[in-house]
Amino acid sequence: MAFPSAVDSSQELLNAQSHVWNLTFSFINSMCLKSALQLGIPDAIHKHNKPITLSELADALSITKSKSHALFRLMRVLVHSKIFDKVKTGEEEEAYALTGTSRLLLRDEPLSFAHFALTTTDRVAVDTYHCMTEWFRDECPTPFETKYGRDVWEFGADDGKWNQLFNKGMTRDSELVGSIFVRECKHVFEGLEIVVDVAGGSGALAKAITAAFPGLRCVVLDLPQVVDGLQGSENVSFVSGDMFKFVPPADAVILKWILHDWSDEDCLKILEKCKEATVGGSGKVIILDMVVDCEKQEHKAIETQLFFDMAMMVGHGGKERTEKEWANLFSKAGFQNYNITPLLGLRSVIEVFP
Ligand SMILES: C[S@@+](CC[C@H](N)C(=O)[O-])C[C@H]1O[C@@H](n2cnc3c(N)ncnc32)[C@H](O)[C@@H]1O
Ligand SMILES: O=c1cc(-c2ccc(O)cc2)oc2c(O)c(O)ccc12
Repeated sequence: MAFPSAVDSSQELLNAQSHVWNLTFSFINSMCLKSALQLGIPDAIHKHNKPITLSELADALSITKSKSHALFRLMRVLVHSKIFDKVKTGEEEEAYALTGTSRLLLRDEPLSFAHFALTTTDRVAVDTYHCMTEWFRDECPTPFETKYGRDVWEFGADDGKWNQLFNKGMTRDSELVGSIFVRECKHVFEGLEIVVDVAGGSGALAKAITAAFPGLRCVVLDLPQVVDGLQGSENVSFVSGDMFKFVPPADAVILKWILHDWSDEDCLKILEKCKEATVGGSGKVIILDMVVDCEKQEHKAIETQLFFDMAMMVGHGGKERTEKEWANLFSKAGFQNYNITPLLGLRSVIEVFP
């Protein structure tokens, strides 16, 4: 049998085959992670207070006895992907321990990442990636619409379970980012009395900001299915509405994980409303989003950015932007200046000035 000309040795053929196998199976990593979270494995290990053996883990999870061996195989993949550690106990028996990654996946920890991971691996989202090819050939704006016939926000208004899951994932992310934002970026809030968190979800970021700066008031604007029925406080109030139509007046407007959900055209409309809201256009806009840089960053970070960019394309018709793309957007929206402060990993705080 003749090999393709690009593959000229058995070793190269094996490497290429292994690479293709791993790529085609890489969804297994995310499905194993999802199953671990749904079974409650990180919490069970944490609750055990010391490394846990396979049989102790099987008991703690109340799984069907005959499936203990399957649990061993699931744990083997998760250890390989460094979600858990395998350690030797005194009796030569092996046991599983948490790693830095799985500590981030404990459900009830204040900065848990578990809900976010459950959102991104949920069937509602995963099924939309299956529609990419169909979408390339149809006239729908996003694969999400190819799959469900409406956009993700309309879908959320109809499907309470997805709406709750998505909002919970976002809330947990905002708690994590919010705690770092208020600690590392105090200068951003200097001189501000009232800020609007546009499309601010259930108010987690607003709560972090007002707790750190008690003199500040924060208005959270979001869709009715997100904010209706939420209880405000002395410093945080909720407004239900459409950011394309009206943004309440403020000294500054915050957009966390909003603009990456939208096309340049829609971003310009949102930025225009934000500009009008900031005391007649003299206040600033504070954006928390990624600044893509595929040249300076390392391979793993680039992969994260590319995955997020795909998620934005598939779920929303949005995109992750380079500094040049951000600068273009700000200039088109009539802003004069901007300042980027790296915040957490790949995300930055971008202050945009009129
Ligand atoms: C990706 S989430 C980010 C939520 C929040 N900023 C955070 O980072 O946790 C996007 C938010 O935009 C809201 N949203 C979408 N379209 C909107 C609109 N037209 N007006 C106001 N909010 C909107 C959604 O309900 C959702 O809460
Ligand atoms: O990580 C995500 C994923 C989504 C997403 C992907 C695919 C879908 O069909 C729906 C939603 O949306 C996100 C999002 O809006 C965001 O601001 C951050 C992260 C993600």
